[in-house]
Amino acid sequence: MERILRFDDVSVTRGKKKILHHIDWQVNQNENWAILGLNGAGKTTMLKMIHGDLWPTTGRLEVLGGVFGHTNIPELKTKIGWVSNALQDMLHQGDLVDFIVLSGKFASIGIYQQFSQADLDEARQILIDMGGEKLLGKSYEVLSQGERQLVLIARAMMAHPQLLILDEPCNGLDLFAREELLKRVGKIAEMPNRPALLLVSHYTEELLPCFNNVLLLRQGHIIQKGKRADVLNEESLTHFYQKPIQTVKITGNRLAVYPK
Ligand SMILES: Nc1ncnc2c1ncn2[C@@H]1O[C@H](COP(=O)(O)OP(=O)(O)OP(=O)(O)O)[C@@H](O)[C@H]1O
Repeated sequence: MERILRFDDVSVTRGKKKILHHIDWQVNQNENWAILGLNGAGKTTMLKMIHGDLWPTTGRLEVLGGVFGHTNIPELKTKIGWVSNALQDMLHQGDLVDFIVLSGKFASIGIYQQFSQADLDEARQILIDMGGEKLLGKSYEVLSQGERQLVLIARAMMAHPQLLILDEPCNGLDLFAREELLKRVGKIAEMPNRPALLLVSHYTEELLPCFNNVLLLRQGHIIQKGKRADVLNEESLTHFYQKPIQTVKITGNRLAVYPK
């Protein structure tokens, strides 16, 4: 079984604040993980580390076979697809959608490298395959939030990533745009050469069944991690949130959670 990433006793301290405490976690190729945690739990910090934007203060981190401190980070980044609101803000808003998708090949903001017509055709085909044909030729700044997220996922897929990180991808989407986007994520999970998926979300109902593993993070500590059924249930989640909750099974084998 090929390993996608592994945290061994990883801690992160910024100034006087310890943000992550002794994280032990492994993701294998056949797994898709969702990370749940309240605001400030340390989710973004974990993702930033995996993406090579931040290093552990102590401990060992291995991502796609490379151990931090001994691996080429820019090269690592080209194997990881990254979708987040922070990335949306960094993109050049006036760029054409076609070129934003293409830039995923180079893990760059904008295009500064030589590319071929075949590269551009591939970028366009990826967006078409994701249901975004009508977005081709449009300027990124005129797109809706749902359309922007679709473009970012297509951009991430352009690099044929081994790992696709989705950091709160449904933020700002209306009910129907959210379902549409989740459907696309579900399709990626079924692709033959699919990347391992890593989703951060505040809402359990966004955890499609393809997210077969779940990690619960509270104040920088892993409270529970493991198989979906063992984690996504009322008992575990009540313990995790430390508040009374009710869970509701919703269509598509998903679970919604509400405060009681
Ligand atoms: N550079 C930094 N210096 C000091 N504290 C930091 C720094 N970066 C993050 N933190 C703190 O670390 C904690 C975890 O932050 P992080 O952004 O990882 O949480 P999160 O789980 O992603 O939260 P959210 O759901 O709100 O996005 C927060 O309390 C945050 O204020």
